[in-house]
Amino acid sequence: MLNIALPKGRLGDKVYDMLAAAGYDCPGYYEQNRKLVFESPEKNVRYLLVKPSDVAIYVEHHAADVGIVGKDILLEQGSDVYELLDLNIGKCRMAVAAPEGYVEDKNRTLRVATKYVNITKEFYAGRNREIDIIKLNGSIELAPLLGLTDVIVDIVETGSTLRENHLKVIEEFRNISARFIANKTSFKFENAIISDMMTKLREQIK
Ligand SMILES: Nc1ncnc2c1ncn2[C@@H]1O[C@H](COP(=O)(O)OP(=O)(O)OP(=O)(O)O)[C@@H](O)[C@H]1O
Ligand SMILES: O=P(O)(O)OC[C@H]1O[C@H](OP(=O)(O)OP(=O)(O)O)[C@H](O)[C@@H]1O
Repeated sequence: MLNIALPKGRLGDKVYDMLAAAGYDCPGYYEQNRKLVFESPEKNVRYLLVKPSDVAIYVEHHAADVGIVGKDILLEQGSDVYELLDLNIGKCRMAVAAPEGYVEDKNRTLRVATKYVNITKEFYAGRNREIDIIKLNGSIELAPLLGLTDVIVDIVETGSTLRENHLKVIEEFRNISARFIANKTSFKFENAIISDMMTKLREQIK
């Protein structure tokens, strides 16, 4: 049976719908309450509902054979997995943002709030810009409003979170979308079923 790690939350249902349309539906998925494992013996798949930021960890450590995860997580964690498909869902951009009217003082160390410490370090290293990072786990937009940092590095989709908090995009530097990933050993030993899933999922990409 193939173990599939699905991200709980905003991506989860979209991803499940895509898998179901590809022929890998699982009875009971939509009746979920606190259940974290769903099996379809008929389709030979088992779904594991995990936190979005844990999907690649399950796959890399072979607790799941395949998974669906945002490119932001793969970049941040440097996951050692095969990235098989760009599913063209969960689309957003990684961006630097600051309060409206913010003007950067290039002589000072820039204070940056983010969930994405590694992505942020790499981005500013590429610019030779000295930074202090404050790692937060959510509501990143609050940090510059309270003077905790100068700017944030975060995901932007519609831009409404920024607008409603009087922030503006300074620079968008990376497109993000959901990826179908596989464990390297699984890809070798379960190649037929994973390749079949990949072909059927590819047909569902819009
Ligand atoms: N506003 C957004 N629009 C589109 N895609 C997004 C948006 N925010 C996040 N994503 C994508 O969806 C994935 C899951 O995001 P979600 O907000 O559900 O999880 P999270 O709350 O960041 O995760 P965790 O609870 O593990 O911290 C992200 O990794 C990213 O790829
Ligand atoms: O451009 P928008 O369409 O407004 O989307 C961007 C928002 O979505 C994500 O937040 P999420 O909902 O995951 O909340 P959190 O970061 O506070 O967990 C991201 O961190 C932004 O805050």
